[in-house]
Amino acid sequence: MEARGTNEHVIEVTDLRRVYGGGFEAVRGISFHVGRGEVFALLGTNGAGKTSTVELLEGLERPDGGRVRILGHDPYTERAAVRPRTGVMLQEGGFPSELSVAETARMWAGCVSGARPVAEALALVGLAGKAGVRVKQLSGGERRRLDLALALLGEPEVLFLDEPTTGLDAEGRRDTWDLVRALRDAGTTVLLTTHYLEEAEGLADRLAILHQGRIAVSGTPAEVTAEQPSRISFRLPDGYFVGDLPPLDALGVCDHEIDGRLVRLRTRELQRAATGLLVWAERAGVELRGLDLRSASLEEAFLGIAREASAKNEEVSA
Ligand SMILES: Nc1ncnc2c1ncn2[C@@H]1O[C@H](COP(=O)(O)OP(=O)(O)OP(=O)(O)O)[C@@H](O)[C@H]1O
Repeated sequence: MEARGTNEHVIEVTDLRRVYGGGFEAVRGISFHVGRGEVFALLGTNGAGKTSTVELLEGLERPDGGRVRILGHDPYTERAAVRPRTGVMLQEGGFPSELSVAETARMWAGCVSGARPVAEALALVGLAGKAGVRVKQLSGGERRRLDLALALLGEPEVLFLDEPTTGLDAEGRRDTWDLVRALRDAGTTVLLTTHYLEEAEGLADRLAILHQGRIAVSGTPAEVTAEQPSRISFRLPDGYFVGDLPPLDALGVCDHEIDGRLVRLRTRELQRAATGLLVWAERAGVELRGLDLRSASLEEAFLGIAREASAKNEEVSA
């Protein structure tokens, strides 16, 4: 699939490193780029280095190695050139909670040149009806929406969203996705971090999965999932054993496990494996109860990276 965006790299990250006091290397040389009008998702296990990376992109800290360019500028040393063109939604907003939603937005708008009307920003995130409510009375999900409204006030060309839908209910999450898509369609470049694989799969044009400070895999969601096997599971019909099934390697099955009478198969040829099993069942006159076919997914890629990592850790500690 062709990635969205133009050849212009709005975000360029090259061999980026971040080392915390005590010498802990949280970001260990990562490189990627994001084109104008693209949505790029950073995924990762807990502590993988997502927030540490995003803070460097936002210019909040100076990298310990490598370089970042946002709209062609260094976001740390050329903050004045970059900041007015970017919108940032941090994990913790931390507003004065006694102010109302509209007062908070107005205060924020005062710090932004060419801010869009406050009412418009609140309407974009579905908070128009809460303008007079004090921030401390908002629910967690509503605060998240307010964070997003503030990030949108300056009509940014580049938007950094750190876990934008954490704490939102299913409807709020979908509303946020629609909004991000609309912003992207209007040309905004979006970099987001998320723990929700479904969010990255549905929203991102390209993504990277970080693990222990490095990019373990990156590409379009289709490219990343294409490398993963699909899964089939079913219950063995009564009176049958695994040996009675058609030879699994002839079905393109790469591995399998049996749990009581439940059979789980992994294959890179879902249609061939499913057809082989169904034809066998039809001929034998039996039913494959609980039959479940799952295409390769981002979840599989993510779990694969976590599995590999824990196997390596076990090797090291053995
Ligand atoms: N100020 C700090 N000093 C020392 N270590 C830190 C500091 N901030 C973060 N770390 C460590 O750096 C690593 C990466 O943290 P980071 O917050 O970037 O991960 P993350 O991918 O955003 O994690 P999560 O998904 O849990 O939010 C973690 O091991 C964390 O403990």
